[in-house]
Amino acid sequence: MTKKNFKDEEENESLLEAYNSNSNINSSNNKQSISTTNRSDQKYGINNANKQFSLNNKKSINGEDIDEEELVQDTLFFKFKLDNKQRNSIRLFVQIVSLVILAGYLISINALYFSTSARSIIFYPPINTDSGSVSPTPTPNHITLLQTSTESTVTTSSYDSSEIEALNGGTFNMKYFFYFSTFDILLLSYFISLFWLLLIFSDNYIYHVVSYIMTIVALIYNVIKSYFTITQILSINKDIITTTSNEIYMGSDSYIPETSPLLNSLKVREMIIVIVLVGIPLMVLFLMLHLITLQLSYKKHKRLSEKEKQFYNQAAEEKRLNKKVEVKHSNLKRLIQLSRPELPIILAAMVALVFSSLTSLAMPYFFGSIVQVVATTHSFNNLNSSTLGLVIIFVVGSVATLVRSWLFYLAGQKFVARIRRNLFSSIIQQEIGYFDQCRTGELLSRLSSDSQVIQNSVTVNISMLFRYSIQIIGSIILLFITNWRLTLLMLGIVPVLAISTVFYGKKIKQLGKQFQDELAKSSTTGEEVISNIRTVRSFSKEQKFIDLYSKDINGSFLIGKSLAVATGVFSGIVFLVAQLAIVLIVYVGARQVLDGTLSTGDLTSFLLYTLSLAMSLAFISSLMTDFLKAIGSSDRIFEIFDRVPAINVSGGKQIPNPLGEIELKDIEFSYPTRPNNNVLKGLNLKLKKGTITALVGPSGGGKSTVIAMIERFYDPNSGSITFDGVDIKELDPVWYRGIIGYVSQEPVLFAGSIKDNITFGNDSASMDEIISAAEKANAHSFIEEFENGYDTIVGERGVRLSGGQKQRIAIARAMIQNPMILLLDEATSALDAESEYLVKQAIDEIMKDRTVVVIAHRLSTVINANTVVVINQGKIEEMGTHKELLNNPDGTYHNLVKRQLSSDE
Ligand SMILES: Nc1ncnc2c1ncn2[C@@H]1O[C@H](COP(=O)(O)OP(=O)(O)OP(=O)(O)O)[C@@H](O)[C@H]1O
Repeated sequence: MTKKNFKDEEENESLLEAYNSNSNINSSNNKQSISTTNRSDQKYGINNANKQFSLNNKKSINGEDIDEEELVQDTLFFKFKLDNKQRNSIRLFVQIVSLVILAGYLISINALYFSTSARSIIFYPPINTDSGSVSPTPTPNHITLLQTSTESTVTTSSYDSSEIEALNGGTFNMKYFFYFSTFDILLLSYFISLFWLLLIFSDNYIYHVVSYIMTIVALIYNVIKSYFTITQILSINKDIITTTSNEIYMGSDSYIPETSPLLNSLKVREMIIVIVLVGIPLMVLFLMLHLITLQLSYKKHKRLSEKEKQFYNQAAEEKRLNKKVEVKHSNLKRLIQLSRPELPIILAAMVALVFSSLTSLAMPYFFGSIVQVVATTHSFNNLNSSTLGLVIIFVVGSVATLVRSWLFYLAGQKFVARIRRNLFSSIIQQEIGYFDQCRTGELLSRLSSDSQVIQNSVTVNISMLFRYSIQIIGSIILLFITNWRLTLLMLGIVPVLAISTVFYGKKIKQLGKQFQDELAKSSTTGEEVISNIRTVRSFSKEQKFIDLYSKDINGSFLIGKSLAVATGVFSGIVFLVAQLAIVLIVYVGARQVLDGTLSTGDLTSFLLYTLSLAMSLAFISSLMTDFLKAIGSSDRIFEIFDRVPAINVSGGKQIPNPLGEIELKDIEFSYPTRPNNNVLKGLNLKLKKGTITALVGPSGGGKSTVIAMIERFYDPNSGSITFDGVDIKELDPVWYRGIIGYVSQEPVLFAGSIKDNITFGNDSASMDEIISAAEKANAHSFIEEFENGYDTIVGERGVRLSGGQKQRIAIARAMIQNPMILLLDEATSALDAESEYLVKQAIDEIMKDRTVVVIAHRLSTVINANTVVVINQGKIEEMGTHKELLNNPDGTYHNLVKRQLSSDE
């Protein structure tokens, strides 16, 4: 798993390298080519999700399969050079040895601590209850945590043994604690293990530095503590005089009570020394070992930041070219930033959450007191007041829970609605080339399921995280207060939990992302089939697509299966550990009750707190998988958020009184999806104001591509397109497209009414204008015949209308826009004679007094054109009037016309 993690990051690194070498190569070409073909790659160095694209670049740059990663070498100690494989082997070695050290440290500390009576030296020594004495005699050094006071200790002879135990457990003496208690060393070992886990399993430089510093701090603490502990214990050893039958302590340290095991047992003193010393060599060893990984991670960090710097320089260049550049933050931070508008609601919900959590924490206490009443005092008054307390707690808790759930849910709904809006707006603003690469279903899946996953994580899961965190911290504190020994025993299991969480968390994250990807694939198939159901039906391909969809679903099912196993194992381990902890507690606690050192009520409270702690830990661990899933989803969503459209949808110059002349100069162009296939090869074309230019030529020659270039659906690889002498890249696309009308070969209508579809070209058009446009497009009379007239719903993509009707509505839609320039792709689909005639008339009407470019399929259109342009294989082969071109019997045009005439016959 760790290896995989390294591999991912290594890949990222190599992608960044690939990107940079790509830009270096391209920079020797012209700048434009960099900005158009490589813009989308730029973020790939820091964005994991788009590796594929960048990898392709890497190959195409080098022209051969060179793995650049291998070429990056680090020097490590004495200029010993390392390549990637060597680095990985060293890391693996360090990881394994570190794990052994970590395990050794935890096992030895726990074993030493719990197997000796040194563990009883914590806050203050236990009292020898057998002798009936309640020493120690209070000294000025005593700090009382519970209600212990001089008076109370004097009267404790009437306490039962469990109460005396509780009192002693709560007494704290600073000097005694610092010199002799090894409890802090035990806690330090747990604390430092968490940082070591970070060091072992992560390759992140910051984590390395933080963990390294924390280990040094821990080491310094341990060394100082050892020094004091050893000198103090040696002085005790010196002051103990062994007589023939006894040991007598002659020291004057008033803070060590006579009953302390320190004075009674040499073995205890030795064990304390061993416990405080054991961690020091291990920490030193760990630090030395991790000098290597620290150095490696630093070098990697440096390499990456240098490349990032190059990336930002490139980004600055982009900015100068008027491109928006966004810097990607870490996903979690961004998610939190995105939920900022909901902060007031979330904060209010948090307040309710604190209340509801506190009431949950109070419940075991009240249950415990009820059990204690039943077991000891048998007082109805006490029972009533405890029960009343419980009822009040329940009521307050329920109200707080209600408010908490409502507010978190509300915040979640608001958040997801905004994410969807933003995501949709990011998608829709991408350039047309982006949609050539993406499948609709995949984008839709990001809009629906990915944003849903994020909603849960940012609201419901965060709420749960806080709730369970409060419960865990509160339970641990209350457990310590109730019985610290049992609590320590239980907490020994925590590191095991932490390790299992780290291991499985990563696996689940990977699987979660793969699962979403596969699911998106099947939605894509589903969407495609359903939207093209007519074609599927006419070819009777239902079964084929059912099989295809089943295959896709099977892909996600297989990953879902692994996910189920991983989640199951993960939850199972957490559950097992938690349950074992409970069994252990019940056993040890029950023994203490039988010994008379713990009251029944306290055991009940303790068990309930343990149960609450175990449940909270289990829930929190399952939350982690949800968070990891959300990070997978947010990867995909931010990928879109961060994508800078190659062509902006708005912003730029407007020309006050445009003439309407367009010129294409030396246009070279290839589609982004097929960069090696040059579709336009040095094309030059001038469209004069008020003229009709007919584009003709063999299929696939590049006619529609010319129209797409004029619309600025794509930018050329080289050359320029000017409008009234201004490069169209400098023009405001909204303004520019506003003066262009476009009627495509197969016009697509939207699912609203006829009126909605016509006004699509001009939102503010009046009813008179709509009717006038429809009349000119020869559409008015058939619209009038519909029962609902202009309010007739046309169905999805205009499915309820005939081909000729759709075309005429599309012409009306363009007409109402009153465009200065008209781009027209004549329909090739055969219409009946009547429709054909009506559509033709509409087209003739719309072409009047405009600059028109028409992809002509009918001879009549060509004959009327001022210029006929023959485009073949991306080049202009012939240009002139119909007559001129016809006079060249060897020309492509002559042959085209001949062929059309013969087919008409
Ligand atoms: N979105 C696209 N992505 C990749 N290649 C494309 C795309 N659209 C067109 N092409 C390719 O570009 C070339 C020119 O296509 P274009 O549609 O411009 O030809 P055309 O002359 O309009 O053909 P037709 O008369 O058949 O419509 C063809 O080889 C085609 O395969």
